[in-house]
Amino acid sequence: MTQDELKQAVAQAALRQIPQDQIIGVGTGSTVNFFIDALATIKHKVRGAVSSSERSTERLKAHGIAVLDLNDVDRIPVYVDGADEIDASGAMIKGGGGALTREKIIAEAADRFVCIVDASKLVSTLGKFPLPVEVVPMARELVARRLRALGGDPRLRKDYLTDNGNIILDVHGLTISRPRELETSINQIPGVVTVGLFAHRGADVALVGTPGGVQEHAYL
Ligand SMILES: O=C[C@H](O)[C@H](O)[C@H](O)COP(=O)(O)O
Repeated sequence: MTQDELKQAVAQAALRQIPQDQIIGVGTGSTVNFFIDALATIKHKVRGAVSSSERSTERLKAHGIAVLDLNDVDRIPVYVDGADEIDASGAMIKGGGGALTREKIIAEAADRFVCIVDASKLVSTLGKFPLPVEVVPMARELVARRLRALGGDPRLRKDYLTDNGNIILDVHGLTISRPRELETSINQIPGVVTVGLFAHRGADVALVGTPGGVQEHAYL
């Protein structure tokens, strides 16, 4: 199976996690694109979606799925999103596609985080994938210095601004043995909008695409 076929399989499997007549949280990325296409086949069963990026919003609307403002929504029973890496506790690195801030907001608002990944995203220790950090532009060098002090090698994502008008520093060279602690430390740096470590609010369940079928991993 190709990687795209594995992504498609988990996207399809995620439909079983979608409750009837509710608002669904929708992430961003190539795996989520397959999920949005799958969601379109049951769109009459959902009330609409809260979206984590302009790209996902566009795709949802193209399928005729209503996109709501988070401020107008009381409850999101399920948030479906991909990840760049996920460890055995359900902690993740996210933001390879730059949507980390809105993703973290919706993940926090949702009752349940369903992570959809192919098996290449499973890791024992997070950090091989460069950790994205969204930063207010004027704080770039200050934040970069603090990230170096934490042992990382931050590199500016070239020619890129987030949907919120900020820059991203991709931090290479980290071995993240304590994801919660590192998430807290990076959050403390003035100028950091969001760190792409999702450890305090990790996944509740991961659907993992493998050549042998979709595996379900539940986390405490
Ligand atoms: O900003 C992007 C998101 O965090 C994605 O969930 C992550 O990058 C994984 O994307 P993909 O499904 O394309 O591998």
